[in-house]
Amino acid sequence: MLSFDLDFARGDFTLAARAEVDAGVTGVFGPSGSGKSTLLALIAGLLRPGRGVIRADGDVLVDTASNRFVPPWDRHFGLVFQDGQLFPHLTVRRNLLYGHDRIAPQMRRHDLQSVAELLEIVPLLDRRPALLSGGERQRVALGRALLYSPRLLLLDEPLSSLDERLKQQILPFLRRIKEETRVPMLYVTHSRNEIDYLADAVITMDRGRLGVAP
Ligand SMILES: Nc1ncnc2c1ncn2[C@@H]1O[C@H](COP(=O)(O)OP(=O)(O)OP(=O)(O)O)[C@@H](O)[C@H]1O
Repeated sequence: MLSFDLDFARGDFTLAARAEVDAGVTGVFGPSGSGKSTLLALIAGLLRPGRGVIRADGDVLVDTASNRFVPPWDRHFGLVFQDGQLFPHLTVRRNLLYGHDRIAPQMRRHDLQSVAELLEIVPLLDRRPALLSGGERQRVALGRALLYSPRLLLLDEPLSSLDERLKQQILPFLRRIKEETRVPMLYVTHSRNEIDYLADAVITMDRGRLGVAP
C-alpha cells in the first residue's frame, strides 16, 4: 500500500531507505538519532528527499526524477506526534472535526460519534484541551487523525510523553483502532513492548539505514 525508495541528506546525517509497507501496523524501531522521525517526515511530505520515489495505493506522491511532489495536505495521511498538538482555542469536538470538515463528504469513512465512542472521549467533547489529561489529549489527537479518514496513519512516538500507567491505558485503544478501522499505521517507537503488542511487521533503523527485524 505504501512503498518508498529515498535518499536524504542533512548535514552529516544521511538516510537511504527503501521498503514496502503493507496493511496493518508496521513498527519503526531503532536508536535515538537513527532517522525514524526523519523517515516519517519524508513520507508525510514535511521534508523533501534529495532523490527518490514514494507511492501509496498506486499513486505517485513523490518522484524526484519528474519533479513530482504532492504536498502533505493532499497525501491523505493522518499524523500523530508525541504531544498531540491539539488546537488550544478549539473544543475537543472542533478539534476532532478539524480534518473531517476539510475533506469531501464522499471521502469520509468515520463519523464523530463512533470515533468518540471507540476512544471513550464522548464526555469530553465540549472541553478545551487545557482541561484534559495527557492521555485524554493523545486519544483526541488519535481521533482527530482518524476522522480525517487517512489512508495511512503516521504515528511518531505517540505515547512517549505519557507515564507508564497512561501508556498501558492507551495501548488498547491503539489496538482497537487497528482492529476496528483497519487503517494501516507506521508506528515509530523506542518501546519493544509497544511493538510486541501492536505491530504486524517491523522496520529497524540504524544510522539512516533500514533493516527488517527477524
Ligand atoms: N531539525 C533538524 N535539523 C538538523 N538536524 C536534525 C534535525 N532533526 C533531526 N536532526 C538530525 O537528524 C538525524 C536523525 O534524527 P531523527 O530525529 O530522525 O532520529 P530519530 O531516530 O527519530 O531519533 P529519536 O528516537 O531520538 O527521536 C540525527 O542525527 C539528528 O541529530
